[in-house]
Amino acid sequence: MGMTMGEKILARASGKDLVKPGEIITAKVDLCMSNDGTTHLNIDIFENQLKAEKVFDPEKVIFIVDHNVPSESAKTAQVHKKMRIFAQKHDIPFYEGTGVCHQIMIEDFVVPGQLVIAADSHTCSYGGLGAFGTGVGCTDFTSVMHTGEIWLMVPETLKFEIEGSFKAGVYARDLILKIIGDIGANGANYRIMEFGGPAVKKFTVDDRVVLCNMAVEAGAKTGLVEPDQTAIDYVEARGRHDMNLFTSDEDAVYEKTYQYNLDELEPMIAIPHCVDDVVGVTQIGDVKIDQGFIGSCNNGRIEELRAAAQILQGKKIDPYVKLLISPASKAVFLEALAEGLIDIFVESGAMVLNPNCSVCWGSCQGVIGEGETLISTGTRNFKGRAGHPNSSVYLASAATVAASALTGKITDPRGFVV
Ligand SMILES: CC(C)[C@H](C(=O)O)[C@@H](O)C(=O)O
Ligand code: SF4
Repeated sequence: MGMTMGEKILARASGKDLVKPGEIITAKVDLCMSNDGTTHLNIDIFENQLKAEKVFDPEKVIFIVDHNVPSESAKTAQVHKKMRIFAQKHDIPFYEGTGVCHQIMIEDFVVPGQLVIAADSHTCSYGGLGAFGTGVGCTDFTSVMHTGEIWLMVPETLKFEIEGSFKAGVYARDLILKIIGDIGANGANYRIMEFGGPAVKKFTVDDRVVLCNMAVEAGAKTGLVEPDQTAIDYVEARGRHDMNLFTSDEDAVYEKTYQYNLDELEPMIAIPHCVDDVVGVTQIGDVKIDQGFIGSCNNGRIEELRAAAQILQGKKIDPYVKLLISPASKAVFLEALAEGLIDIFVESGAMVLNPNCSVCWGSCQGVIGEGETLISTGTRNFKGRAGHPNSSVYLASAATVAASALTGKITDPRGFVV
C-alpha cells in the first residue's frame, strides 16, 4: 500500500519506512518558530517550569515579532523586549517588524519535505513548498523548543483535485474560500488537505501558499502541495538546496477526494462571523463598507498587491472609506516599491503600512469601531476579530477588497480587471 506525501514526510521525521493514519509517532522537528502572540508565555514555561538551559538547536528555533509591531502599548513593548533578550541569550534568529512570521519562514527557512512546528495556527502555510507545517499551543511548543521532538498522530488525507484555469478577477483566495464554504469549518478536522491536479501544478508558490494557509480554517492539521520545479526554483533562488521531494504514491489511500473546476469559480466572500459562511460575490447584495484591508499571511504577497494595483491604478477610493495595505514582508514591500505599486496605492488614497499582521490580527493598527464593516484579505472573520465586538468582517480577495474600496460597498472585481 502506498503513502501520501504527508505520510512520507512524517515517516522520514520519525525514522520509519512506513506510517499509517491513526498511528502515534515521535518525530524530529526540522524547524520551530514562535511569534509575539505567545512567545512570552513560552519563555516563562521554558525558564520557570521546565527550568531548561538551552534550546535544542539555535539554528532551528526562530522568533519573529509580527503581531503587534511596532508596539502599540507598553505591555506589548515588554513582550517584544522579553523575546529580544531571550533570542540574544540563546543566539537564535530574531526578526522584528520585517514581515508576517509565515512569510518570513517561507522566504528564509522552509524547504520541501521538512516538518515545521510553530506556535501559530497558520503554520500549515508551508505546505505551499511541500513541507509539513503545523501549529501547536504553548506547552507543546516549549517542549519542542527544548527537545526538538514532538509526538503526533498521523492524519488521514483528503485530496482536492483542481482543474481548469482562473477567469480574470478570480484568484486562489476565492478557491480556498469556496472549498472551506463547501466542506465547513470542521470539514477537514485533523486531516491533511492535499491540493493537486492539473491546475495546481501550474500555480505559483504564492498561490499554493494561499491554499495551504487557510487549511486550518477547515480544521486541518496541515495543507500540502506536491513540490515540483516551481517549489525547487523558489527555494534555490533563496540559496537553499538541501531538500526532500516527497510526492504521493499512485496507490496512496485518501479518505475522500473532492473535484473543483476553476472555470466555474466566481469571486467568493465569507460573510460575518464564520469563515465557512461563504457566498459568491453575485449573491452578496448591497453591503456598505467602512474599511478595506489588504495584507496578512494569506493574501499580502506581491501577486495580490499586483491584482489590487491593477484595479486602483489611476482611481481614487471612496472618500468615506479607508483602505489599509500592509505588504506581507520587507521583501514584498521592496518588490512593490520597485514595481511602482506603492505609488499607485498612495495616489489612490490608501494608507500603506509596515509589514505585520496588522488588521488581520485586529489589535495593533486599523482597528474598527462599533457597527463598522471591514472587507479584508485576512484569515478570519470571527466576531470582534478586527476590533469592536459589534463590528463585521467580510473576507475576500485583494482584488475584491480594492474594487470595494473604490465604490464604498462590496463589489465584484471582474468589472475592473482586463
Ligand atoms: C497569535 C496566534 C496564536 C494566532 C494563531 O495561532 O493563529 C494568530 O496568528 C491568529 O491568526 O489568530
Ligand atoms: S497575518 Fe493574521 S493569520 Fe497570519 S499570523 Fe498574523 S494574525 Fe495570524
